[in-house]
Amino acid sequence: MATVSPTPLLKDELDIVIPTIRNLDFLEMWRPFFQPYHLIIVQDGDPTKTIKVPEGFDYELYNRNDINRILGPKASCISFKDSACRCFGYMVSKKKYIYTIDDDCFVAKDPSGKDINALEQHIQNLLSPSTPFFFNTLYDPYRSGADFVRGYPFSLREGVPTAVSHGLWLNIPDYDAPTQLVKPLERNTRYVDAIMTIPKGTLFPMCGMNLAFNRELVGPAMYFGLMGDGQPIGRYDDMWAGWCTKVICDHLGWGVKTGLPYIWHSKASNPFVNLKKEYKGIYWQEELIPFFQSVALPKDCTTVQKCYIEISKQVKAKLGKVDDYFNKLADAMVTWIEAWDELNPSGDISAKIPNGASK
Ligand SMILES: O=c1ccn([C@@H]2O[C@H](COP(=O)(O)OP(=O)(O)O[C@H]3O[C@@H](CO)[C@H](O)[C@H]3O)[C@@H](O)[C@H]2O)c(=O)[nH]1
Ligand SMILES: [Mn+2]
Repeated sequence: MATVSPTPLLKDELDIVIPTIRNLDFLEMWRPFFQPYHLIIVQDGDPTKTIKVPEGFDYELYNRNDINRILGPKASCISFKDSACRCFGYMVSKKKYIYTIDDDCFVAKDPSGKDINALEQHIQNLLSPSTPFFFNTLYDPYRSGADFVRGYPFSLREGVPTAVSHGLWLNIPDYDAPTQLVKPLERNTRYVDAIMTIPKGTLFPMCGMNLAFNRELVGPAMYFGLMGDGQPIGRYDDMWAGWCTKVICDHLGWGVKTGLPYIWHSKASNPFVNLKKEYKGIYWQEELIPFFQSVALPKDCTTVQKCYIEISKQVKAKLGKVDDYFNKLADAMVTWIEAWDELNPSGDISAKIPNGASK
């Protein structure tokens, strides 16, 4: 009897978004896991360069000319010459879920030596609930072989929808430039077999290298900001998106998980180039974190778009005095939402805010 391989989970409900400036040979290693899925490739840099995609993948590719053609003047909100451009892929996708991965991230092996299907694990993370309101000390209670521990309130065991699944990296860890400079040879060899919900009210440094999210829930919040060419900052694209998204998830009662799956991050980008990109962010973030910790979203912010516009207003009011960059970023946040709604006219995603979720 011929064995029929099971249809890959969310095969027609998930897009894989890859920002790139190079040929995509790395896909060969991911072929067994990625081939059934549709890819959205966002080509950064010189649009006249041809990006080679291995045979057999179903994809759409957008370069800067395409972004300008599709968004017109609103293309100003999409970064150029920075991996932040990847968020254009989230906007043009029509799928419920997104997985985004860098082109220097490869298939890692678990301690038993088995190839890790990172996409499958992210999908499991997204399809199982999160527990932001009360911390389960035995980690993810919904994994087989685990459960809620004694003292965990039964009224909270249903959990909440998971909006984000944040994966990690073996080999080259996602360190900032100063840490990279101090520890050039450090490699992450520690495989921690855990998935945790990041508690409500706690921010985290979201890395865009190995990230999945429910686009229908938080897509409009996943704007990767104004980075790269012509901007005073870089490598804070995913951080900005993560802070905005976490504040909105806390308000709307959705969960963010971090931990498994791991990918193998193969290339350390140049620490001196990174330092140049990051240095303003390294001192600005000492003001940004208290700002995000203090963001209060009114009860009538019942959709991601309304929350996001409210945050952009508070960015302008409170961070505009830190640097004029934040005035431009606040405006770009509004442009992003306008562009999102133009390309996705299905309207705002309203959330039924569970009691106890909003501040
Ligand atoms: O100008 C550019 C540079 C790169 N890309 C594509 O973006 C990703 C990441 O590039 P790379 O692996 O070289 O850089 P990292 O420092 O490892 O990136 C991580 O740090 C953060 C950057 O904000 C983010 O968390 C990770 O992306 C690759 O796919 C490059 O091809 C680009 O599009 N434009
Ligand atoms: Mn990299």
